[in-house]
Amino acid sequence: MTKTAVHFGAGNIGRGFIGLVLHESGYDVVFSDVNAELVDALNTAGTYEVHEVGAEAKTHVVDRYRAVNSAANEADAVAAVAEAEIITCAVGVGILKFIAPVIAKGLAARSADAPKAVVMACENAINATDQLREHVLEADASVAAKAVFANTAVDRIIPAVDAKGVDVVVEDFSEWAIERGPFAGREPELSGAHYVDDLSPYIERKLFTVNTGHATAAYWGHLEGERSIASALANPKVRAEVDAVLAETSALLIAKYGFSREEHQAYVDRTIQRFENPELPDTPVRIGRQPMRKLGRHDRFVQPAYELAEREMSYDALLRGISAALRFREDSDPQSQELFKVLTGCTAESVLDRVFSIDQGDLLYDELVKIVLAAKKDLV
Ligand SMILES: NC(=O)c1ccc[n+]([C@@H]2O[C@H](COP(=O)([O-])OP(=O)(O)OC[C@H]3O[C@@H](n4cnc5c(N)ncnc54)[C@H](O)[C@@H]3O)[C@@H](O)[C@H]2O)c1
Ligand SMILES: O=P(O)(O)OC[C@@H](O)[C@@H](O)[C@H](O)[C@H](O)CO
Repeated sequence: MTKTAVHFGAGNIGRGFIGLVLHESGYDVVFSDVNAELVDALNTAGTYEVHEVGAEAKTHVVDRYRAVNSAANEADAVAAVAEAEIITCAVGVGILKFIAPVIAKGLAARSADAPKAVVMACENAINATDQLREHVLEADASVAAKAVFANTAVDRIIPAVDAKGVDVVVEDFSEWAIERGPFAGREPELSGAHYVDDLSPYIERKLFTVNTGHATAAYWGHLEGERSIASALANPKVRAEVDAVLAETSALLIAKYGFSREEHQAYVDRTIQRFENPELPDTPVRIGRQPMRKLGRHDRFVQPAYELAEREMSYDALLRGISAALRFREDSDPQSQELFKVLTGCTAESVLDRVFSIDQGDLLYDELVKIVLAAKKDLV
């Protein structure tokens, strides 16, 4: 019998990882996106290729998919959700609220005796599926019993590729960890994904190593004029900042989760090797994208700095990373423009509220005010 999955967001990770895993696990995939050109290109192509680069390089061909435009034809996406066994997304955490009503309508349209659908958000954020679930239930609380919602941690570096093409270039490494609990023993078999009892160590290790290290390389690399992440890592000044930031997050993760030093160091070393992959055409502009999201209270800089401060451990390199992020000026990135406007047009107190969501009296407040004032001075 045909198994189907709907994946929202046919972008880099959607095509290069989640769509590929679903395809290789025997699902017919419906990609739902709002980019009409991409939807048309996917439907016209009928197949696309995922090119892995690195030591284990190989090419995968994905077929048995179709794409729908959920902006122009929402009903197509709703109908696909109503029939699907699995619903995933990789749209960006800020977009979850926009796809949630479509998912809610699709779940509402499922027949009462259909097995529960599995819903999993694959975004770079802690417990993104919980956020999606809240938005879905805000749209229609009655669908709660029609789906199993499971948090996940996804890891595969996938640079942006030629906007006109549908093929993707990906690194040969990948990890998809999914929390087991919500499935009550009925987790679907997904080749290339693994189930874990407690997702927190996996998502935090990933976010505060891969994404904190990546963002540090991007923001310092961008200031140094580096055009690729691999060249940023080869720049001694950038490399020193990446090493320093990862020493801090490593200390936190080891203290918090009890990873052995050797095991964690191996994870860090492999992460650096992944950043250094010369065949991966990745840039500080992609990695630094949406700096205001990345400076959020629970994201890759402030959350670990906050937890280190609570433990009275060092977080100086994280603060330096924050100051580099505040100086990320990139014409192609609307959030970088907005950040500039906020920094130049608002008081430091207002920046703390609008960018970091940190109130007066909170840990880090005074230090962040100083960093913001210094950035304001530099930018005017
Ligand atoms: N690229 C990576 O290396 C990588 C790795 C792990 C996780 N992620 C995470 O995956 C998510 C997507 O990242 P990406 O690199 O694939 O970005 P991307 O920009 O390539 O893809 C996002 C896609 O979502 C689509 N989209 C936007 N609004 C939508 C809507 N309302 N409905 C349906 N589709 C919509 C966009 O048109 C785009 O095609 C982010 O949360 C990112 O942090 C990315
Ligand atoms: O996707 P973002 O914007 O949260 O972060 C940029 C990169 O660090 C990220 O996409 C990584 O490539 C990815 O998280 C690796 O698994």
